[in-house]
Amino acid sequence: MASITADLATTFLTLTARHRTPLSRVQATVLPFLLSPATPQSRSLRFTTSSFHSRIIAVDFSKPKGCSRRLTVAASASATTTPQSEGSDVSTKIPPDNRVPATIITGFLGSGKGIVKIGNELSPDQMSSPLKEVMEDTTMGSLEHTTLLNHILTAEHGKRIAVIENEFGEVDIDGSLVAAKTTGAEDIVMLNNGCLCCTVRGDLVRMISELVNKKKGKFDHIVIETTGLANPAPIIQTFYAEDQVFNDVKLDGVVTLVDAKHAGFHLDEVKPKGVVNEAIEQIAYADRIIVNKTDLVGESETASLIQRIRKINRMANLKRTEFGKVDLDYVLGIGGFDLERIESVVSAEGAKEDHDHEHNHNHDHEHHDHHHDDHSHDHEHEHHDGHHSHDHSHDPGVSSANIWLGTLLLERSEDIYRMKGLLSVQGMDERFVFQGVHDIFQGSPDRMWGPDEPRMNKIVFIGKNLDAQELDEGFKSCLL
Ligand SMILES: Nc1nc2c(ncn2[C@@H]2O[C@H](COP(=O)(O)OP(=O)(O)OP(=O)(O)O)[C@@H](O)[C@H]2O)c(=O)[nH]1
Repeated sequence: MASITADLATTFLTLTARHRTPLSRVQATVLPFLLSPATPQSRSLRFTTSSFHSRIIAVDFSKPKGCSRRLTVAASASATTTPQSEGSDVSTKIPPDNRVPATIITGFLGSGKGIVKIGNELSPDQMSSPLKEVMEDTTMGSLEHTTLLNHILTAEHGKRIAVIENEFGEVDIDGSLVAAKTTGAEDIVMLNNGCLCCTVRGDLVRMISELVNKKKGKFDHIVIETTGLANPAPIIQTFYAEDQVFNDVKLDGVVTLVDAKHAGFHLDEVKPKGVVNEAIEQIAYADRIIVNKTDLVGESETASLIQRIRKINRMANLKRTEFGKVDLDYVLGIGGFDLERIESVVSAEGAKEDHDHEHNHNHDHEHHDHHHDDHSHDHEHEHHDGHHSHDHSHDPGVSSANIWLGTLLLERSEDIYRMKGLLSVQGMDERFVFQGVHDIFQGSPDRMWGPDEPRMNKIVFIGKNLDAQELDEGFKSCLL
């Protein structure tokens, strides 16, 4: 961990380095990177909160309001690099990333992630009872009535997919074998002696390393299906905290299925002190949300569920489905953790529901309601279109932005579930993009600002107990 800390400590600072920085140094970081010593809490991969007021805050920093105070916080950095002066030139680029992409599919129990039920390969007497039960529960053998994972495995997308499926012990694995055989998936591996987010994280690391070492070149994508009760955070963090994984595999995105019929009940559930509500967590971490099983509910029920989901996560794209039928592009290759695609997320267009279907008019309405709601009621969500140009002299300097972000994550990483941002850093010709998951931070310059492109600063936060105004003020305090 100590060596990671050193790397961490340099990440934002190395923006100013002119040489090409190795991938592992540029892209993996666990905050805090500036202030030491780190509190145990800030390093914790898990968190336990009783009062859950999850919400999104989108803060657009494009219009500084006369704030030019320079932060003079002394950084007792554990950094190994020499701190750079504000406004120095930067030419570092994100190195090409050839790691295998991995997608986490999550969603509460029974949301339709992936019991494998493909064709009639097994006769009922060959099935174990749990599998039989599920088969009986649906339309036997029908490819039409399937699940997201089956859909991914059987659709024509030309990708060779390795699947890691996490089920609790007693669940039958025959179904997976059927899927592997039927679909030609390179590998389906079961992790069935615990939950990925807690007891079998080590297994996940080993499994991924084994896949990569033994089967390199034989698959193009890894899909990880979590148990229905998994908290995605520790699984996400595995991709950054474990060198073995990080060097070969990049997290592509988190896809969350939401059961249109039962989700409301799970979202309402009040958990005992210190226990998280997994249904909320799964939505909060998502890059893509699939509201599944819409055949079981009416339009108004779906609409109000979507409104609710939007209060938890406005950043993710959202689609409604029956039996997990979505375009594969929607779930694979989405770049949810890809720095080069951050802009599409932080732009106002980033979080939207697919409108290309029959209920178009209603969706539009919901979306706008959501905006108004946020503005008029709780003032927690500040969202602007973010395309205003502004005076460059108000861009953050690299050191002050570093200090602000470092301090913010040091103090608030437990509450910041995800964040994505685009910064116009003083003296930097490239846009600086970053994303974070709790105390994991990943940032880098990407393409150059266009000659006529308005430079802007914009950060989207998802978390709990976040105050948009406080964040806004914090950021402005580090503007030059
Ligand atoms: N009516 C209906 N049933 C669905 C839909 N999608 C999935 N199902 C059924 O819902 C049941 C649960 O689906 P699963 O794929 O097992 O759900 P899961 O998310 O993997 O559940 P866990 O393994 O418990 O986490 C199965 O019987 C599916 O066939 C849908 O859109 N509509």
